[in-house]
Amino acid sequence: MSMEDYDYLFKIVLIGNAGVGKTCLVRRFTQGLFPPGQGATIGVDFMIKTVEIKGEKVKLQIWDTAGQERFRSITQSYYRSANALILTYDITCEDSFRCLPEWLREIEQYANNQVVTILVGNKIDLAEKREVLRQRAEDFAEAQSMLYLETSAKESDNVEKLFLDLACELIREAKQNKLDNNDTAPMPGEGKTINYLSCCSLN
Ligand SMILES: Nc1nc2c(ncn2[C@@H]2O[C@H](COP(=O)(O)OP(=O)(O)OP(=O)(O)O)[C@@H](O)[C@H]2O)c(=O)[nH]1
Repeated sequence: MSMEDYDYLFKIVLIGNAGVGKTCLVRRFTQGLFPPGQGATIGVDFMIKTVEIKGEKVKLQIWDTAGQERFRSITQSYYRSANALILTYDITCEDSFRCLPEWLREIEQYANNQVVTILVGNKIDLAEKREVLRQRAEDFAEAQSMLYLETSAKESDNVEKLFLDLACELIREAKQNKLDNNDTAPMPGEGKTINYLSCCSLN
């Protein structure tokens, strides 16, 4: 991979119960489509999209994990190197919301402690079937120091915003991290490519 390909490289991992729409969110963002009859993810899927933010190229590696319990031991191994986690639930499915504390325990146990986590309530196009009030989810996210966003992969609501906001936040943190660790900053001429994770794990 050439150093000139991008200014930043971030790894984003989607987690959450089976059927909440993780794969559809990734497909919508990376391919601009809502796949009909999306089957359950087996293990882990991987996609890449490069976006430009304020003139800087940001390469996003997006890992879509299977929500089904039987894949948990495979998916756990992807948490460690994630820069960001998208913890997804389905606003029409109370159960998927009730499982969030369980997912937070997984994050606590397996993710890097600098990971940025965003809580996403998906399927807002199904407003009439809503089971989880927005305020309740917002309060939960705030109590856990998570960002919160509601999306519809189907209608393409907030999907772009989700990934771009996350990328902005990761850039902000990477820059802060560089400022805080002057001695690990790249030498002039080394370019400004930052593998955020390797920055963190050196500290
Ligand atoms: N109405 C509506 N349906 C959605 C939306 N996103 C996903 N779905 C549907 O929800 C079902 C599950 O979507 P997936 O993307 O496969 O869910 P997943 O979280 O990846 O599931 P696993 O791979 O089993 O973990 C599919 O039937 C989708 O068509 C949405 O925004 N609105």
